Amino acid sequence: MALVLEQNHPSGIRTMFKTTEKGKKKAFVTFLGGSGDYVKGVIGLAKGLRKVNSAYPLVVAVLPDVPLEHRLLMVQNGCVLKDIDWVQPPEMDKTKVGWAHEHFAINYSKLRIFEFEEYSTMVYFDGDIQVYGNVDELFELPNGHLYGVFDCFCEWHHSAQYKIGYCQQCPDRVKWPAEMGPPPSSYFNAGMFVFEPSQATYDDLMNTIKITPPSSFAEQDLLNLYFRSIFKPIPPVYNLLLPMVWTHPDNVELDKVKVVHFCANGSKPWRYTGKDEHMDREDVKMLVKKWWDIFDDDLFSYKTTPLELENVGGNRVLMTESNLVAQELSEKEKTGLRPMITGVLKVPAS
Ligand SMILES: O=c1ccn([C@@H]2O[C@H](COP(=O)(O)OP(=O)(O)O[C@H]3O[C@H](CO)[C@H](O)[C@H](O)[C@H]3O)[C@@H](O)[C@H]2O)c(=O)[nH]1
Ligand SMILES: O[C@H]1[C@H](O)[C@@H](O)[C@H](O)[C@@H](O)[C@H]1O
Ligand SMILES: [Mn+2]
Repeated sequence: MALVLEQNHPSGIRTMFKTTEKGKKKAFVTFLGGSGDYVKGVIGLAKGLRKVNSAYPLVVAVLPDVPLEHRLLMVQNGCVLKDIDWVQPPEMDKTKVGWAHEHFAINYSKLRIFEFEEYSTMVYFDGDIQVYGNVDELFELPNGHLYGVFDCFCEWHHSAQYKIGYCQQCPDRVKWPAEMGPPPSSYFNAGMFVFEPSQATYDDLMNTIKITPPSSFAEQDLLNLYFRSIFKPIPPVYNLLLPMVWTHPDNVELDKVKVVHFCANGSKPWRYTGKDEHMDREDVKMLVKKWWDIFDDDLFSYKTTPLELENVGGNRVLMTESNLVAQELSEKEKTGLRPMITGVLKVPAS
């Protein structure tokens, strides 16, 4: 197993080891890009998984523009970082379509997680997701499928579904008119899904991007199209889309929910002001407060020193004392020099 230190990468910490071996490990995985505040979501999620005693680590697929400070914070909270490069979004004619949200263009890079072949099964969570119950059972689902939760169309303002009031969450409310062709096929929300990483699948996804016209929901549309034949729905408790509490209250069992997805406008807990539409609801306030309780609780922070970054081929790769590394890095940052990890040790696993 090669230990590779790419010291010249602009982000400072770069891929520290590479492996081409197919593995048997299992892990949660999330995705982070930019220097903004989504890192708070990732740290909240890491703490949440620890709070519910999950047996599996949280891998974070990080884009090159994630700053060093954020990388250290994630490592200090027990995350396993894996560097990824951008996936170029397809050319979109914005005069005709346009992304549902501008930032959806970067979400094509999320597809890199399919390359993490050292894991046999992964559970993907957006950074704006929190777990309120243990979901380790998702790793035991039979192989050969991609699992996810049905999306809700009630706030897809751009769509044909929205215009006629059709939603797969309550297909009997408005029947799909025959003159509009076959009804839309089942569609999962790509903020959460269970999958089997595979380089071949990733390569094929990249080829599919080239021949598929881009659409509003970016890689979420692509994933739905690509996996339509092996997609299997799982119960909504594994990805409660926040708008569901007002669009389909009858389909929501708040006391049973294990995973909450803060995807509604104004609902990201770390940006929440309560002023946006629906945000003054008591159920929303309760879920946001629960997120903060987890985020603020030191008990769920990772305490191990030195920091364990990854288990690689029977060796543990460790950094020296987290404080030392942090101080040393910030000194180097001040001088404008790109920091290197000077304290990477390779020691036999105990
Ligand atoms: O600046 C950003 C923006 C996004 N993200 C990451 O990308 C994820 C997806 O972004 P949002 O959570 O804001 O997106 P939504 O939940 O509104 O969107 C849904 O549709 C998207 C279509 O691109 C994706 O499929 C996404 O996973 C799915 O939940 C974030 O959670 C976060 O993990 C960042 O790291 N930095
Ligand atoms: O806010 C989210 C989101 O942006 C998703 O991409 C969409 O599929 C959901 O229905 C919506 O609630
Ligand atoms: Mn999200």
